[in-house]
Amino acid sequence: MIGTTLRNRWVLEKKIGQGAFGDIYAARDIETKKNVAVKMEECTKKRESLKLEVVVLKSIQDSPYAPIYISCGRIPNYNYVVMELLGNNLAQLKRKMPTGKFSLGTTLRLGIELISAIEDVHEAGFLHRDIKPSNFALRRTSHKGQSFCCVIDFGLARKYVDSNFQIRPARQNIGFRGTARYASIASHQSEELGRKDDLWSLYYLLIEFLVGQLPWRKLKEKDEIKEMKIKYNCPALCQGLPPEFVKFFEHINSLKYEDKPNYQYLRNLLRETYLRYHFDDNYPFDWEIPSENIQTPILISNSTVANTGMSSVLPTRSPFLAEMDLNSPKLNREFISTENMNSNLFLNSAFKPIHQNNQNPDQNINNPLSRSQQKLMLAYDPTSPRNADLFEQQLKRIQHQGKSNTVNSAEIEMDNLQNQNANQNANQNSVIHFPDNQSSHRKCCEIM
Ligand SMILES: Nc1ncnc2c1ncn2[C@@H]1O[C@H](COP(=O)(O)OP(=O)(O)OP(=O)(O)O)[C@@H](O)[C@H]1O
Repeated sequence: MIGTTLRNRWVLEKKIGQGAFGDIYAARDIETKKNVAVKMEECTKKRESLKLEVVVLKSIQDSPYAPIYISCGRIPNYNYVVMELLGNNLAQLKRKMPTGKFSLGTTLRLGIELISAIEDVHEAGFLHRDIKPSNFALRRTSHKGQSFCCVIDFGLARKYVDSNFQIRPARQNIGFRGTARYASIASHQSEELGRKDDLWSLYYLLIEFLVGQLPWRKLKEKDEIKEMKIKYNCPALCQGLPPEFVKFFEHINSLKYEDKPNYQYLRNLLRETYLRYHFDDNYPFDWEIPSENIQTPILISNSTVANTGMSSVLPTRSPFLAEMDLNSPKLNREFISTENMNSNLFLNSAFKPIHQNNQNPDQNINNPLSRSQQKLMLAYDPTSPRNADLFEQQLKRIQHQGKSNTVNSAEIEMDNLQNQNANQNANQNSVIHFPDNQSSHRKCCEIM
C-alpha cells in the first residue's frame, strides 16, 4: 500500500499502526502539504467497522478529544478514512517509561482528561466499548480549544440511544465485546454494555498506569481473567493507592446499564487527589521529563549497598533512610533506584542532582559538586508504594524546575525537612521518624 495515492491527494508513506480491523498509515496531503493519518480496511472483511468509525468520528467533531476528521472514501477492495495524524498512544508511552508505569501526577492528569474524552463520546450517543491505553493518542501539536490527547478507534462503538435520545433496551447474551484485559465484568458475562462499562475499563487502565500492571496481565483465557477481576476488584486492586480510587470503584459499581455516570464526580475525585499531593497545573507529564534525566533503574539490594557507595543504610520500620556517596562510580551518580519487593523496601526515584547555577544554567548538569554536596539523602516510608511514587514526583519536580532554572518549592520543603528532622537525626546515625501524614511524606528528601 505504501506509495498509493488516494483521490490524487493523499500519498501513503509509512505504516504506523495495525489493528484487528485495519492498518493505519502516515500519509502526505499533496494539497495542504501536511501529514495526515489514513486508516484502511479491507472491504472483504465480514465486519465493515470503518463505516461505523466514520459515523462516530464525524459525530464527535465538536469534542476537543476527537482527532480531526478530514475525509473518507473507497478504492478497490478498501475503505479508508483520512484524519489528523496523532503521535504516540498511551500504551507506547507507558512502555517507554523506565519503571513501566506512570507517576501518580501523570496518571491523575491523564485520568481527568480521559473521563472527559469518554463523556464526549457518550454525549454523542455512542459507547466506545474498547477503552484501553492504545486507544488514546497524543496530539502532535494542539491548538487552542483542543486537548493534548485524543480518543481513537471506534470500531466497536455502539449507539446506546435511539433517535429520540432514549436509552435503547438492553439485549440478552450479546457476547463478549472489548479487550480482555480492560473489559468490564459485565462484558465477560455477555451483558449489554452501558456507559458505566467504558468507565470500568478506564478504572482498570488507571490502576495499570499507576501500578505498572494488572494482576491478570499474564492470563490468556477470558474466563480466568473474569474470575480474577471478580476476586481482585476492590479493595485488593486499590491497595496502596489513594482512597479516591476506592470511591471511583464504588461509584461505577453502583451503576446499572441505563444509568448515566457522574463524570464530574469522578473527575473531582482525581482532581482532589491531584491537589492533595500538591501537584499543580504546570506539573510535567512523565514523557515531558528530559530523557537524559531518566536512567534505567538499577536494583540495589542490601548486599550491593556496601560497594555502591551507600555510606549508611538505616532500614527502619518506617521510613527508610539511605545516604549515598554520589562520587561512587558504581552508583552511576545520576540514578538511584531500589526496588526490593520481598523486604517491602521500596525506594524508587529517578533524578539527577542539581547544582543550581542561576547565572549560567547550562553549567548546571556538568558543574562538579563540591565534596560536601556529594551526599544525597533519601528517605520515605517504604511500606507504601504510593509514597515511593510521591517521592519520585518530588525528585522529578526538582529535575524539571532545575532545568527551567526557577526557584522551586520542593527545595524549600527539603530545607524544612533538613531543619526539622534529617540533620538532627541522620547525623546521629539514628532513626528518623516522620509523623504518619501525607504532608510529611512529601517532605522526605534532601539534597545536600
Ligand atoms: N490518527 C492516528 N494518528 C496516528 N496514529 C494512529 C491514528 N489512529 C490510529 N493510530 C495508531 O494505530 C493503532 C491502531 O489503530 P486503531 O486502534 O484505530 O486500529 P484498530 O484496527 O481498530 O486496532 P485494534 O485492533 O487495537 O482495535 C493505534 O493504537 C495508534 O497507535
